[in-house]
Amino acid sequence: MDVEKKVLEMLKPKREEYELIENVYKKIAEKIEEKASSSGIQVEVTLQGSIAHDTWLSGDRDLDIFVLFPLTMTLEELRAKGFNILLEAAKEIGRYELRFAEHPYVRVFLNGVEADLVPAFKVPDPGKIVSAVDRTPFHTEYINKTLTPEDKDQVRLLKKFMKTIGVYGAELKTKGFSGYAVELLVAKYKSFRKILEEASNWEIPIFINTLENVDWEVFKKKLRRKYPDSVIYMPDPVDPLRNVTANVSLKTLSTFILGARCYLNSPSIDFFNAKPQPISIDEVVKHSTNRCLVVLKYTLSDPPPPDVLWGELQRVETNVVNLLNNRDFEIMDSSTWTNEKDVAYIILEASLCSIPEYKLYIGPRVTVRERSESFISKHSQNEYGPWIGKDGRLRSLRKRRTYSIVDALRELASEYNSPPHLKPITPSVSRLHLEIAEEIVEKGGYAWLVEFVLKKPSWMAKCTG
Ligand SMILES: Nc1ccn([C@@H]2O[C@H](COP(=O)(O)OP(=O)(O)OP(=O)(O)O)[C@@H](O)[C@H]2O)c(=O)n1
Ligand SMILES: [Mg+2]
Repeated sequence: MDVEKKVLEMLKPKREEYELIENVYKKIAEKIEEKASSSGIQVEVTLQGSIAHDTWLSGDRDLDIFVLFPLTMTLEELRAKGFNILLEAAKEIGRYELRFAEHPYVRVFLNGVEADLVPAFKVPDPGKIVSAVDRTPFHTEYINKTLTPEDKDQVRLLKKFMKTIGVYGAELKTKGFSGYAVELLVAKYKSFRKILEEASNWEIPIFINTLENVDWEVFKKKLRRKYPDSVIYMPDPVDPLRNVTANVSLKTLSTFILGARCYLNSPSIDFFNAKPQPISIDEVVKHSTNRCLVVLKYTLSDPPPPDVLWGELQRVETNVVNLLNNRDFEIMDSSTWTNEKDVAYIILEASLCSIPEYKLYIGPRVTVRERSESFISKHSQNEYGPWIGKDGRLRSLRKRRTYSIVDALRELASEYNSPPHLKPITPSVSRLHLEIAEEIVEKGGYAWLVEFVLKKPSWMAKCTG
């Protein structure tokens, strides 16, 4: 408990931070209102997300500003005219970027604060939403009526814990828990401790009832039908058929479950404080001697939005692993990382970087007449055989076209099925070596590389003692 008290002191935003945020918000809101009224459109500027819920962490400087437009506009008008108002405001506020997820928005920077300006519709109830962002004001209303100030501190603890073990964030990069998912867990179980106790006993898939007055067994079936691949189900109280944790992956959920058990066994500040593992890049590379670590590097010229990019990379990673498996390389682990700007990497670990030059084919017994004849003719051009083994089966040895994994990857490059944004560029392929490791570090991928090579997240040390 002491640990949590201490941590909470660090996590609660200071008064100056509240003031800074408040000031920035006011300036931005005024500018947007000015631009809207001069184009004759009635808008409501609202603060949403963790700032509005008061569940943000000290040091975070992200404002979610949702600008609500009347339903008399069409979605096209919202995304053109509405968006344009925000853009015009942003231009007069400071540095800005155009962003989009499934919906366009503007990110603007002012006094060290980052604010997302999101155009949305003002809808009377969550059943009438036009796009997903219209749901957000209802989340804010729900959280503020449900969580007490003490609950909100528990949210901060859980968010920070999840960030440290790498399971916070619903984006494809993490496939973890969104801020709203954390808030709903606290709404249900009240304390950080209780949530970890629950999680340490979760089975997969796990269903968490966040609803009142439903026949839960029936409802579970509905959720499962709508989200057949989810590993954790938590209906959104403002829109019950939506699974808030739909994007949580099996790896992320497993990490959370084990992390919860480890923390309960030996609570420590290390679970709230992501420390880079103390290892030099030279040593990391030394760990790769006598192992087969291979890096594929993509140079990006015009990267798409992060979620699109990560999705594409993860798909390529899966394809690459499958293609290598089909070629008899045993892939023990693989991972993807990108700085979302100019470079992306896929790293693989195979049990062997070179497989035998000759592949053994085992055929039928000679008594199975037709199949043995076809085996003989199919393998007649092989370097060795056919011969008959002690088991009475036909055998043959054929020379492989490639037996080094690097050659195989170069040869297969055209078959990775690289999606649009990676397509024009074939990756460069090499075994992990100092220069490429240094480059990955320089691009910001140190933690990713170290974890992949050492194969043990830093918090795991607390589990094994
Ligand atoms: N996968 C997501 C992402 C966002 N939202 C909505 O968008 C708001 C803001 O999203 P975001 O900034 O990602 O989360 P926060 O709750 O603000 O948490 P954080 O402290 O990490 O910013 C959330 O409250 C939620 O209503 C959502 O419903 N589902
Ligand atoms: Mg936010």
